[in-house]
Amino acid sequence: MSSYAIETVDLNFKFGNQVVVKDLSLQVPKGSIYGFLGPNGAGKTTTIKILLNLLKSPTDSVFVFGKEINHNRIAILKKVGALVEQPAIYGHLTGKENLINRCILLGISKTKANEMLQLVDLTAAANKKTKEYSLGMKQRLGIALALISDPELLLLDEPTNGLDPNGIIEIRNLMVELATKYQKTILVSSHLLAEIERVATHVGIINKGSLLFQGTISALQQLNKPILEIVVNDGPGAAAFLRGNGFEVLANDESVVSVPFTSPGDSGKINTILIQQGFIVTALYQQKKDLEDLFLEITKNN
Ligand SMILES: Nc1ncnc2c1ncn2[C@@H]1O[C@H](COP(=O)(O)OP(=O)(O)OP(=O)(O)O)[C@@H](O)[C@H]1O
Repeated sequence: MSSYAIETVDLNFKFGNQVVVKDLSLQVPKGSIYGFLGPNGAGKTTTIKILLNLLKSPTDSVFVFGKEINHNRIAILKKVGALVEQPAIYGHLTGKENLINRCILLGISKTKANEMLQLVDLTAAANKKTKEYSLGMKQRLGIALALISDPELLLLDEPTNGLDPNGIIEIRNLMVELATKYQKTILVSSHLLAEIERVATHVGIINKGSLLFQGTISALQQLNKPILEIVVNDGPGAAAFLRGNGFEVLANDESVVSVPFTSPGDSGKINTILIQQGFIVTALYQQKKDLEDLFLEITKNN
């Protein structure tokens, strides 16, 4: 049995001549909240549509729960719930009626509707017409609709898009509850790392159809090493001196030298030897980019 809920092996996809997904090998572990990140137009929605077989993978390179999708569409889709683009909601019906409709369509007991309303915290608004729902309420109803058949895997395409901070927090909390209490695997796409970095266990970063990073959130944080910035009267001279003494220098300009930060002791040592050599050091400070900056850097360099 595969330990991945989703695995793609060198997946490629084109719209006409435009390559939209390029040699993409996603590995989404079972039980994870996998943040599928990338700027607008990176290929996230296209990939999600391929995972749902709404777009057909040109080769047999997409596996969901170990089964290849082109040949096992129905069996796979029974285990998958999705919210892609706008949720399909009837505005003239209430939230509850929308859910009951879906129950009837899927041949599921109507009691599921109340259960889902409770899960996404819409019980109080159950009998309100959905055209009066806020965007956040609509998104939560969309997730309830996706969850009604009790899928093992949930694919959410930018579910926090356009939501206010409260709405974002509600969706985040819901994702954590679904993963921890109900053992769902969730793939959630976003163009903002900050929106999901607190809840995602794993991250895949895509740009122009290619995967630039994949791993745990802590592996991503590991990439984000702190830097010591030294403000000095002669940046190029100090950089050359430090290199000559075996220190790694990451960058320098006329007045600032950047080296990897290792420990406060090492920072003191650098300060001492620079001063002993006659440099005037006016400041030393530790810099750490936040993860969003790292994400932007990873996607910018592609
Ligand atoms: N039906 C289509 N026909 C032709 N090109 C398309 C189609 N759908 C998407 N594209 C193109 O494919 C590329 C990837 O789009 P996609 O929607 O997958 O990106 P995305 O990462 O989901 O971005 P966004 O966050 O803006 O939705 C874009 O250049 C887009 O213009």
